[in-house]
Order: sequence, then C-alpha cells, then structure tokens
Amino acid sequence: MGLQTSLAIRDLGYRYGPRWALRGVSAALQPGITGLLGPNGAGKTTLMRLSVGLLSPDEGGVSLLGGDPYEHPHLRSRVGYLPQHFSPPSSMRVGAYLECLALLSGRSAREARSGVAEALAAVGLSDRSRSTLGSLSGGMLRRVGVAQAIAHRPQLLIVDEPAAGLDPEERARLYRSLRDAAAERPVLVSSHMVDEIEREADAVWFLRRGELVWTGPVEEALAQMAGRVREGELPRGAAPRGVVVAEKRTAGGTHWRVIGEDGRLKVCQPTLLDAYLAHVGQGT
Ligand SMILES: Nc1ncnc2c1ncn2[C@@H]1O[C@H](COP(=O)(O)OP(=O)(O)OP(=O)(O)O)[C@@H](O)[C@H]1O
Repeated sequence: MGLQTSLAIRDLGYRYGPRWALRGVSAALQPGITGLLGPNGAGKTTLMRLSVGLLSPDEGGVSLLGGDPYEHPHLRSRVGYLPQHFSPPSSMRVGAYLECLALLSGRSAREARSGVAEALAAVGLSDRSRSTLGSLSGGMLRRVGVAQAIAHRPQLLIVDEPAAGLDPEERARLYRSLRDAAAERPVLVSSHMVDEIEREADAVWFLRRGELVWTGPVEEALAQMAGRVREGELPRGAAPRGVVVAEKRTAGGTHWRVIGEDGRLKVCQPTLLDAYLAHVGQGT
C-alpha cells in the first residue's frame, strides 16, 4: 500500500445476510481511468459503496486517501462519487443544486461557485446552470451527476455506470469529461460496455461472483491474449474447439471467433472482450 495510493483495498469481504457479495478482494487504484467490469450481480456497486465508506466491510479493509472511509466519514468530502441511481430533486436549478452539494462537502461559498462553474464547463452544461433538473434529458442528468462528483475538486473519482442508458454521442461526451477529470485524479468507473472500457480506460479490474479475478493495464490484458484468439468460417454443423466469443451465420456455414487452439481458424487481434471472457467466462 504505497503512500501515493488513493484507494487500496485489502482482503475485502461483504455479505448481505448470509450471502457473501464480495470475498477476498485486494487491489490498489492507479492513476488514470480504471474500468471495473463484471456481469450483473458480480459486486461492482457493493465494491464502490465500500470504497467510499457507505458500507462497512465484514472482512478486510479499505484505505481511502490514507484512512478508513467508514470510520472517518470526512474523507468522503475529498472523493467524488456518482451512484448508480442518481436522482436529484427535479424542481431545483442545476447550478443551485451543485453549489449546495459543494458547500455541504466543506467548500467556501467562493470555492463552491467557481468549482461548479468549472464542473459545468467540463461536462458541457454551462448554459444549463439555471435550468431545473427536471427539465434535463437523461444524458444531461448523468453529466450533472459527473459535475456533482467533481465540483468540489476531489482527489479521487468513483462513478458507478455513468453512461447507462445514454446514446453513443452522449456516452462519448461523458467519457470525454471523465478523461479530463482523470488528468487530475484517479478515476474508477464501472460499466457493462467492455469495448468502451477498452477505448477509454488505462487499466481494468475484472470482477466475477464477488472475486476480483484480474487487475492490470488494458494493454497487458490484451497482450496476454496474443495468439490465443482465432476467427474464421466453418461449414454448417462443424463446431469450433475453444471458448466461443462470437458466432455469425454466413451463406456457407458459420463465422466463429473463439479463444482456443483450433487450427482450422486464423489467429486474430485480441480485444478486451476476449480477455474479459477468458477471465470472467460467459454467462456467469
Ligand atoms: N441490498 C441488498 N440486499 C441483499 N442482497 C443484495 C443487496 N444489494 C446487492 N445484493 C446482492 O449482492 C450481489 C452484488 O450486487 P451488486 O449490486 O454489488 O452487483 P453489481 O455488479 O453492481 O450488479 P449490476 O451490474 O447488476 O449493477 C448480488 O448478488 C446482489 O443480488
């Protein structure tokens, strides 16, 4: 656990009633954007809520900016957090709402005003400061969510599925603001969109049934798959050997993409989805 690590988790375990949602999870957040990937129910939201001190671990511990965020809730004011379900009061105006939150996290009135102006500019919503929250589109609301997470100039940003339900243009815009935010502090972002994380993130954490099965740079995840992914067409009825990543019917048979050694198929360039499936598996 280096001094520079903004978030370090060690042997973390958490259970809802008798069921463990997370077990034996250890990792340290690195600078840049880290994508937290895992199927529904893998434990992503639970891990994020533990990381910001909204839940108390049943096993292990979290070090957030050098302290335990559950025991020392003031640490949360130095972190930006966008929860999965973000529903601000619809009758409030955007700017007033954001300033309120920045004040609550301990900023002076002046800092709050300037932080909000900067955050709105960062997410491309400067002209919406006086709009009511209820009048915004879903995409704009998610961007307000990112703005509320960065307006108090946090040292770390944790965002839970920030782009869920957004169209491709809005998703790209949202990731642009996360990328800008990541220039100044580490960002942990959960998502189901593996291709997006491949494009936007520097590192990945793969979570499977409450266990962190792989962590590391995106490039390393891809390099480990080199030579292991094959593609090509086989006649109808012929099954490929290996883990199927994708299949598509063609006029002559089926075009397969597999992780495996099947010599009838040609080695191809791996993607993060191949690495994700190799570590997390399909249908888990
Ligand atoms: N409040 C709760 N009470 C009981 N079980 C819960 C609760 N919240 C989550 N769980 C369970 O804990 C496990 C992890 O849930 P979590 O929401 O952290 O997963 P997730 O990876 O964020 O899922 P998704 O991608 O669907 O948002 C799941 O099995 C879920 O059913």
